[in-house]
Amino acid sequence: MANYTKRDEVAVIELNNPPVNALSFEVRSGLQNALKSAIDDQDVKCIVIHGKGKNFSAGADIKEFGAGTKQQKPWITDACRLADESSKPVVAAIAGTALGGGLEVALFCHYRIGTPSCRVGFPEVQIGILPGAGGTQRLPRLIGVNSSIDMITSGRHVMAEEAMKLGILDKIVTEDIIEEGVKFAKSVVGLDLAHRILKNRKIEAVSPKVFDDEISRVKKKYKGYIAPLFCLKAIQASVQLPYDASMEQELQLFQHLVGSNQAKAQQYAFFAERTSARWQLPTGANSQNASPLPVKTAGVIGAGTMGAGIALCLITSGIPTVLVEQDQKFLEKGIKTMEGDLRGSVALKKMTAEQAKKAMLILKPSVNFEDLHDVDLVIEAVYENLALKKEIFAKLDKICQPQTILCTNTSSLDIDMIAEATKRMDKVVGTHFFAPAYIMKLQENVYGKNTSAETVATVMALGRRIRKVPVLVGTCESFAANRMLHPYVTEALYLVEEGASPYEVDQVLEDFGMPMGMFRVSDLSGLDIGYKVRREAAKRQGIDLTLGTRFVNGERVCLLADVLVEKGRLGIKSGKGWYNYGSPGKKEAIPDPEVLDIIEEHCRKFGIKKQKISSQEILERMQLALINEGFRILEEGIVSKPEDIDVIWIYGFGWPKYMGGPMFYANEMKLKNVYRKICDFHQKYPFSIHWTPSKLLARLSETDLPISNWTSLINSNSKL
Ligand SMILES: CC/C=C\CC(=O)SCCNC(=O)CCNC(=O)[C@H](O)C(C)(C)COP(=O)(O)OP(=O)(O)OC[C@H]1O[C@@H](n2cnc3c(N)ncnc32)[C@H](O)[C@@H]1OP(=O)(O)O
Repeated sequence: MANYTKRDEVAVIELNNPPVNALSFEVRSGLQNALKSAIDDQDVKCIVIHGKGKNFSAGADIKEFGAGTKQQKPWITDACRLADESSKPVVAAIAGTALGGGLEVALFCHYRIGTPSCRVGFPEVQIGILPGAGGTQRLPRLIGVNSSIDMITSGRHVMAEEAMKLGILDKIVTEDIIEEGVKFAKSVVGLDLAHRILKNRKIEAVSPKVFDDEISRVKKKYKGYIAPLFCLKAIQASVQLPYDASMEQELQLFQHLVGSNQAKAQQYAFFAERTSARWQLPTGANSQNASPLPVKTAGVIGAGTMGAGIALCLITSGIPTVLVEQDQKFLEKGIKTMEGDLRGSVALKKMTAEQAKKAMLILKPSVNFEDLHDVDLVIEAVYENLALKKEIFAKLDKICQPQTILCTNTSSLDIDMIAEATKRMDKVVGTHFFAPAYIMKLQENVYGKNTSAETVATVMALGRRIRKVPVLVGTCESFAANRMLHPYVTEALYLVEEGASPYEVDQVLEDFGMPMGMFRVSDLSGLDIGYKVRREAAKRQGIDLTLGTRFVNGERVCLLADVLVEKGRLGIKSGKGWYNYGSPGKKEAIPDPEVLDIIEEHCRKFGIKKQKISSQEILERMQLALINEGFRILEEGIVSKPEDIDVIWIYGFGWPKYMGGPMFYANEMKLKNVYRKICDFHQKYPFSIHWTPSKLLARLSETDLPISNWTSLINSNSKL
């Protein structure tokens, strides 16, 4: 849909497809017809295109790419060719975002103006495709090859000011975009348009070495992703071929990508993130019927790595924050960490030095709990100790206003037990951040049995505001994210006992696309942490855990990591763990023959026969163990939809988006195959409880329905 109106001699075309004016078939046809009418109308002297509502356009309608649906003609290029050919100036008047096909429409216009808050970009790589409506051909003609490579392969959004500097915008105007568009269009009537038509512009000569270097850079930076490489090929075509031939080349590359498995997975991930934001509680309350409370100010307790990182997320999102530590020395250390992280962001051009300075100005460091008296929300981030957390919550309950929401950054403790220390159990909620909190995007929000819908709505809204991806989960041992890690880690250890080396396991996972193998991650976190957790849990159960323990409650255990800890190999912090790092704190992980000897010795001691384990078996056992746990989490209602699990793995543990997430991966494998393999492993490894097949998986595997149908099936059949 595109509305066509006239203001004096100016034709005003409004892209109208709320909420983001995606360029669906109807919008493309509407735009084509409106342009025809404007060009044919003798009274019209110039044309303005703008978007209804907050955005110019978020680009092509991504839903049209799905399920093999072919985009119906007219394509964006068909609709916009008329602008290229028009003797009347066409102006794109951009408010909000002009992304992907939206920016391509604007690049067919002779002029582009934008509001100070507008953003432009080609985010197609993030959904596994490339700008397929001339973007890779026209942008280099406008801003040069190097800047185009940066924008198109990163998919980043460019703010108005930068867009102006690059030459994408001709003018930054006030927020009254239609008025400004009309005024600007009138001002350019009669000017020569020849040099404004991008397809006619000469493209700078670029040496092939630029592209060779870029291919190496992109392969390293976006390891495993094919779309950025295709973007480079398309941009290279713009340099090497005449316009029409390179447009044809762009189309072919686009069509190859749009049908690829990676595009399917990345587009699934795009919608999964949005589906996951639509939360619901077992009471029926949900994101549609609950409203968040305003969070104008916040507090964080604990200036350690997590607390400092969380405080940084808040202040860089403009939320004045009180950071409380009990000890001045720890507080100062936390602030230094924050300042260092901000310097890093400035160096990486993620923010300006001015923005970093502004953020620190709204931080109030304090050693006095009373300073939390007036904040709207507090996030406690002290170390994992139930008694300590309860003490803090009891104190907060007395100090804070009755409406203040109290959040705990626990990764494992019972939310209800923490809430019991207060008289506001409805306002207590878990907000589990992932280390490093300033970088990792997942925010696992955990509701307790008394947490109100309003409280959930508030922390879900806060998550989006501080640029996290919030997911809502119920309370259970380790919550959803870390609970799924358990079988994954356990299976890795079993594989090592049975014959795979830690380095082979890590290689298989990294080849799959995980940013780091399981053993490198363990070294990074510190092997002593798991050691302590295991001993405390055993103590609670009255179990005497020693390096000789092989079974606990009938379940096989492998304490190889504990053997390393007792030899002083704690991971990166001690310079040695599963890998050798040379010295403490160094990051380069070098396989260590000493570790292989330790493993040999361990296996000899327990009479474990080692065998060759294939890469395929390593991958299947690790992925299927966590997938089975994912189905159990769904079955128990800890999460309400499979998308929640995929979002958790993508943003919490770096599961490659081009593989969609573990539930999507299972869907692609076909559930009947997943179920059969899990049953086989269960038979082969009866002492590993994580191989007991999920009942939900068993039931879903009989239906052969795709992932998009699982949620309604689960909801419609309470027996599942
Ligand atoms: C020949 C091919 C030519 C070109 C290729 C393309 O153009 S591909 C599309 C490239 N564009 C994008 O990837 C942009 C995707 N959208 C966004 O990044 C954000 O939605 C945006 C525009 C920054 C707005 O963000 P905001 O947080 O305000 O809203 P939200 O993301 O929740 O989106 C609101 C609803 O709109 C749906 N949606 C957004 N973009 C598209 C799209 N391009 N196609 C279809 N649907 C889109 C989104 O899913 C939300 O829907 P909902 O049902 O409410 O969850």
